[in-house]
Amino acid sequence: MLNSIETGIMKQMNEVINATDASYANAVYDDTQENSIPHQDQLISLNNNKDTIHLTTTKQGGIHFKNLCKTCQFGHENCTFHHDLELDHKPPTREALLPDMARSYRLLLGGLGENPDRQGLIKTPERAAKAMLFFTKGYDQSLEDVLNGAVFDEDHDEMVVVKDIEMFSMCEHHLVPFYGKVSIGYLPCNKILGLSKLARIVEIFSRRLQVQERLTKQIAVAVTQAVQPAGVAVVVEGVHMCMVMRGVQKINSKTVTSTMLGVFRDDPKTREEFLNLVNSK
Ligand SMILES: Nc1nc2c(ncn2[C@@H]2O[C@H](COP(=O)(O)OP(=O)(O)OP(=O)(O)O)[C@@H](O)[C@H]2O)c(=O)[nH]1
Repeated sequence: MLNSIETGIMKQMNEVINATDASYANAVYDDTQENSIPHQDQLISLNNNKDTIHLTTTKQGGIHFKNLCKTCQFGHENCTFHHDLELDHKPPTREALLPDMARSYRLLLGGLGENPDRQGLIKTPERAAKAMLFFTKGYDQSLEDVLNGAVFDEDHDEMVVVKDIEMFSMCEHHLVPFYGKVSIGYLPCNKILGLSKLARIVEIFSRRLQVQERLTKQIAVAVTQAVQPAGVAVVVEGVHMCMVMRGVQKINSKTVTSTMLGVFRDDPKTREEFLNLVNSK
């Protein structure tokens, strides 16, 4: 028999399981409701059909999922909420986000003093929303999907470098583009990666709201996850429109960031070999 706490949790769980993805973040994140679970701290496992679910009750009386990602409804990566529940991460489809985004762009046009109903602007909110969804399509991609199994066993332990991969991203501070090129090197450990997958990894992480430093590191970590090499090196050279078209307006400035992991960090010679290959014409 379930006790009253477990029954309460079971009820909330059913709401969560039955809710759409867009609403269930709210369903579980409300820990302020007075008629929620009684005040106590405890970890309870319930077997709800096929999913074993771990819940904690909080002192305030609500329930928490560990590390619930508040923005998972927007397709945030690494949502341990979904991971812990062993559910597929299913953000609303990109199309489902369009109406709200288009409405926001329409407001923005009005805020600029424009008439959103004039002929040239009628379709602009929808076009702009679609463009923004494209610029941020990386949120919908996972490393696993992109790799598509193209990891091959190979007795090769020499450096692999793919350089000058074009990159377009969006500055998370100003929502304007930054763009440039990415060079990736890794030292295989009996596994190699399909070459195009390196460029695809760049797409996953650049097609988001970003800062260049994080982008650089995320690419290096993803390559590590994909092939567990002896080391990974990533160099990104970027031009930030927030520094070019506005602000300090330094049109020739370039930002270079790097992440060195494993032997590329530990061994100066390996790092130098990589940098020489990247900088050669
Ligand atoms: N480290 C880092 N900074 C970035 C990146 N993209 C933009 N920025 C910086 O984010 C900072 C935001 O600074 P704020 O002072 O809050 O914003 P702001 O008034 O628009 O700054 P200015 O660009 O100096 O006019 C600026 O210095 C930008 O150059 C990035 O990828 N990495």
